[in-house]
Amino acid sequence: MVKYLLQDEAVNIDLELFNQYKFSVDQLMELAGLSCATAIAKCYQAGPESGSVLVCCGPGNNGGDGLCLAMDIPVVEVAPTAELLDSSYHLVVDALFGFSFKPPVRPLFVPILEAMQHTKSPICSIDIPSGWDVEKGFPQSGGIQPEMLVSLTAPKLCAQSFKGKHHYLGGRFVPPSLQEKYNLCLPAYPGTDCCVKLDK
Ligand SMILES: NC(=O)C1=CN([C@@H]2O[C@H](COP(=O)(O)OP(=O)(O)OC[C@H]3O[C@@H](n4cnc5c(N)ncnc54)[C@H](O)[C@@H]3O)[C@@H](O)[C@H]2O)[C@H](O)CC1
Ligand SMILES: [K+]
Repeated sequence: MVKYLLQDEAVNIDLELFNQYKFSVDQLMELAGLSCATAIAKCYQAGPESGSVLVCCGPGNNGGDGLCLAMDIPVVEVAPTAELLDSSYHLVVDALFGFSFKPPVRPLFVPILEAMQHTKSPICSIDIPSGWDVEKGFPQSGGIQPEMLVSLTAPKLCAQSFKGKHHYLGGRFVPPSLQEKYNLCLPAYPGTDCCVKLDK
């Protein structure tokens, strides 16, 4: 069975990828972003008729994964309300916070998280549903409920409380020796795919 990582393990694996295996941050981010875009395209129709996608990017590398998806894509300067998300976006990509998030959410990010909490548009979270504790999962005070989660490298403990429709694993860049060291038990990626659907 695939292993669910503690916050410290996720941080340490990340450090080893950089220090031991000499990946650069932009290499990993581009690969992570490609995995996320590919998984999203498998689950949600792309094309002008299907509506717009809003990618919400935070201040860390999780936000960087979101920015990888931007190719001449307009930037929205003001955080949208839940009503605007409902009316203008058929999918919201949550790239606000990843495995370094420590609750509680700082005030600057409360409005966008509240909008995401109340929108009827589906949300796809990258690596961690933003605002969730990386290990404990859904916050007692309420939080977003993504329809899709793309875990990167290996799922984190909070993914055990994910109740959405689609759970994918992406980031096919973990060397076998690192997988063994942390007993990751990752599923096989099909063929040359950069993401794999995880069982419920
Ligand atoms: N090895 C991998 O698996 C890779 C993962 N990637 C992605 O990177 C993130 C982890 O990135 P990191 O920069 O360490 O952390 P975050 O994105 O979570 O952002 C930290 C950022 O957020 C601020 N912050 C923390 N807590 C709060 C709070 N309560 N309120 C407001 N702001 C907060 C903090 O100050 C920092 O500025 C991982 O999840 C993957 O998505 C890489 O892309 C590739 C390799
Ligand atoms: K996220």
